Amino acid sequence: MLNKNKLKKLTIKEILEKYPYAESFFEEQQFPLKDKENRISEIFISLSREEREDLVYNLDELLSSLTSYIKNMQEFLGENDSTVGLLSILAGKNKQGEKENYQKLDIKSGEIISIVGPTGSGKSRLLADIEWTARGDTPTERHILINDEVPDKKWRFSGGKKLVAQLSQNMNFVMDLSVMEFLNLHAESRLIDNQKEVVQRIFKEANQLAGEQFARDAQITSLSGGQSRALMIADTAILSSSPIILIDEIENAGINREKALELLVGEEKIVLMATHDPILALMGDKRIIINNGGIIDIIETSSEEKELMQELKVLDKVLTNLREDLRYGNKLKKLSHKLTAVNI
Ligand SMILES: Nc1ncnc2c1ncn2[C@@H]1O[C@H](COP(=O)(O)OP(=O)(O)OP(=O)(O)O)[C@@H](O)[C@H]1O
Repeated sequence: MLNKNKLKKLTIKEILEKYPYAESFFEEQQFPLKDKENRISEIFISLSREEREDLVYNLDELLSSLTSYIKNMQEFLGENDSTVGLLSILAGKNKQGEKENYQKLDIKSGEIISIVGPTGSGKSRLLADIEWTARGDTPTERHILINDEVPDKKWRFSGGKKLVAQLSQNMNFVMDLSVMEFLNLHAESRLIDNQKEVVQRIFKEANQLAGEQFARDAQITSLSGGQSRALMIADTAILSSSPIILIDEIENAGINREKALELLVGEEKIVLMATHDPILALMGDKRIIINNGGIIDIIETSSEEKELMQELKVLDKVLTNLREDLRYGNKLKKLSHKLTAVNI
């Protein structure tokens, strides 16, 4: 969390690199940015009496005022969300009211966590606890911490800016827009500087994820299920301000699932994924096992399991090829041929 003590330690150059809009603050305050390699306090001390008289604030007030200014700008731009470096889940109770079998689970940004468990075991409940930043006030009595602190209640009530972005199985567009119009509209609402490049990048990444390519001027309502999902994943990874992405059953989406996860994690987001698919489950760094409403185990994916994942990918490719053969009316051959011919 940004505070004035952190700002105190930064040079002007570092502040402007991190928060470019701070330049207007300094201008408004008529604070002379003499040597950008210096810290605010160093410049303050070096000011002449006349220069000091022009300033409204003393050093401490100046730092506080700059901190609020940056926080407001971050809020406005939806930027501070990206500062979630650590998400922690503190143990609650299962459906019988028994304490869960762990104390605290820390998830760092860039990590993928899969959630597995039978139907009705409480996977959605866990995700809902995270989304609600639970404080012991949900049926599980779990607590959620962000950066090891009790999170601000703003996460619960801010409309457009959410802690968790959800990617669910059924994704239908209802707006009558072309792909580019949709992306530009979203980018504009996020007030980013390099809109053109960002929009191009999302379009390119989405096409790489989609099984079948789509054009810039394609109407979003006419995209296939897989293409819509590819577009939403690329858009969420690159444009969403939510630091945590929750994926519900990505398996049947007809997209390149591995690339999709890489893209999401590459943006330093925390990815939580409820899945029944062993390949996806093993793509996670850890998997949470849920039963009877409680977390019963947290398993780190071992190197042996990562090797197994490679074998599973071979099987997956075989099935994908069989599906392709079926679609194009080819006769299906015995599997032993396919297994030896496969190249992943
Ligand atoms: N620890 C708990 N204490 C009390 N109720 C719980 C607990 N965990 C889950 N529940 C409740 O159990 C029900 C089923 O949980 P949930 O919908 O999260 O299961 P799920 O694993 O997502 O199921 P599915 O795979 O079918 O989507 C919900 O009503 C949920 O609120």
